[in-house]
Amino acid sequence: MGPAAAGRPPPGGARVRGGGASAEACRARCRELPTPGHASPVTSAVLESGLALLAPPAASGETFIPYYTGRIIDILGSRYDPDAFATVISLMCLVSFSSSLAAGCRGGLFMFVHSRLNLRLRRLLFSSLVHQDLAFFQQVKTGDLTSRLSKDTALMSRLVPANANIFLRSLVKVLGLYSFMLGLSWRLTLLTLLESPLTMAAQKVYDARYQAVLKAIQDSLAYSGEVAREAVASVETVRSFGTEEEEAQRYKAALAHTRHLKDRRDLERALYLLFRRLLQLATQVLMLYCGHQQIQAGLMTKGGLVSFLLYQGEVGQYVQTLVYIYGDLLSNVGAAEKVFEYLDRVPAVSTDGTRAPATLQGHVAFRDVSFTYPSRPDLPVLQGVSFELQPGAVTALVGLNGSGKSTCVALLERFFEPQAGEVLLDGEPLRTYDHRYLHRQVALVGQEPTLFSGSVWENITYGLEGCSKEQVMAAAQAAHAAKFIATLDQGLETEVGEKGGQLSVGQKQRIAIARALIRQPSVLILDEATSALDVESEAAVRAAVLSGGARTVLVIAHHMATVEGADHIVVLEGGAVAEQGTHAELMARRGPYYSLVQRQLAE
Ligand SMILES: Nc1ncnc2c1ncn2[C@@H]1O[C@H](COP(=O)(O)OP(=O)(O)OP(=O)(O)O)[C@@H](O)[C@H]1O
Repeated sequence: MGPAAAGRPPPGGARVRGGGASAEACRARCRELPTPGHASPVTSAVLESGLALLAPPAASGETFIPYYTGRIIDILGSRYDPDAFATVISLMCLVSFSSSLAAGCRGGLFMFVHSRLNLRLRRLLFSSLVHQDLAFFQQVKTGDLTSRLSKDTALMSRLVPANANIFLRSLVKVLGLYSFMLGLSWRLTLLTLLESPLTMAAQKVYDARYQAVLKAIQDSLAYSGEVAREAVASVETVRSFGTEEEEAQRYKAALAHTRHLKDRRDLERALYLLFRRLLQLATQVLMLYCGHQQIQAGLMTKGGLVSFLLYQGEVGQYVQTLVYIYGDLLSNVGAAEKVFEYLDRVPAVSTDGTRAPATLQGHVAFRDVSFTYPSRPDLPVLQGVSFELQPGAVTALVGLNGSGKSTCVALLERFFEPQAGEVLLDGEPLRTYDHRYLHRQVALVGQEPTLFSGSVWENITYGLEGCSKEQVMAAAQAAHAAKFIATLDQGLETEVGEKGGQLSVGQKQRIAIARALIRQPSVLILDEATSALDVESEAAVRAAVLSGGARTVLVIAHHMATVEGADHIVVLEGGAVAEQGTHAELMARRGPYYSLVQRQLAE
């Protein structure tokens, strides 16, 4: 029975990657909550229409306030009419109340839409990222990716609803304010229009500069994040080379660069705002002068001028806002572009195969495979490589450092696609197999096994559900890990720490081997997987794992004892197959393999 089929819950209750009671509580809460961002189209439509419907009443109500203010001044300035005064005050209160209510609801809805959009974007982006091919991760820095995932998605999700919200509100306001102003004095209204082109020109210049500096700040933040992450992740190397001070200086320099850019951004903003204020002031002075003349000529009341000035102050703000939204769109377009680029990126290695046969023999064939890494296209790593892995047999891949052994493994794991030739599994190209099926059938234990924070149990059953304790223990036994697991405080429940940092390298390797074995793969790849094991453990793992049975095994090892015992040996030299055969055949041939063995014996 396969692990997935076993329905027994694991002992010790639910397990958490990340460890600890708080992580457990967090996971429990996550299970209870609906998956973020799964708003139905109907819900989204209702939310968006709510935003659209609430914007006009909220904004248009506010446009009446200056009008009523002017009316009150006129009433107070002429013969006092208590009825007219009470009517105007009541109307003003009614309009204020309803517009505040609509504005409050609109603001609340906006926050709601914003947070949903943010979660949805992050979920989609992360999903797109984890499906990318390995070449992508080798070319793009981690800091860059995490910055896109946190800052840029936040920017984007703010951008869309915020702009829709502000744009609608500003548009309604501008139209409402201008119609009141035209009603009060068309001459003064024409005068106010002089201000807008100048403001727009200044805004255009400012926006272009702002966009450039914002992009530089984003890059600079991503870089400083990368510097910190790199130093923390490689703290052992930093410590052993005594380069703490250099790392601290590197981070300081990165922060200083960001601060310099932010200072520039703030200074330019201050200058721009100063220019705008001066322009507003000049227009207001002109307006007062012309208004005074209109009152003298009897074309306007005093209250009318006050209303007009209030309108003019407001309309300027809203025209600015409309222009600003355009600028904001432009300035955030860089962030959005990157997010969309990652969202739309189609992985170079496709995962849309469908083949998932009920039984698999585990016959692997490399047919004339040539390959270069995308990051170094000028350096051919494999050239016309052909060899086979027979079902149930152990094949050893040997060669000097850099001869291409791990690259063959990477191709068999479909981390990359060869530029020429094919890798076949049971006679069919690897790309035609279903992604999950393939990785269940072809299991890899790499040179530097990566564990996740969480318990030993979680690490062994990684990616599987419903494994029984017997299965986990059997895998641990075969990987010669059961003994040391039993000595841990909480056995299988023991937390291994971030990247398995609380375990020794040999222990990590054994857990990684157990993780591969529990899948009962048809093809097992061990790439220097036992390099850190002591003699006793290695012999035990070799006996359990390399005995093969029904399983095809590909092993890469510098230890000749492991290689000698293999059924077939393939020798790689400079990315090509130099020779292949059994240990005895190759030794008798006295070729490259013989030299390798002699060299090792001499060491
Ligand atoms: N991600 C990569 N990007 C670019 N070049 C790479 C990458 N990985 C490996 N190479 C290059 O490909 C060549 C073969 O490397 P590979 O790791 O396959 O050798 P190997 O035989 O497994 O070596 P070792 O015994 O040291 O593990 C080397 O020249 C190496 O520099």
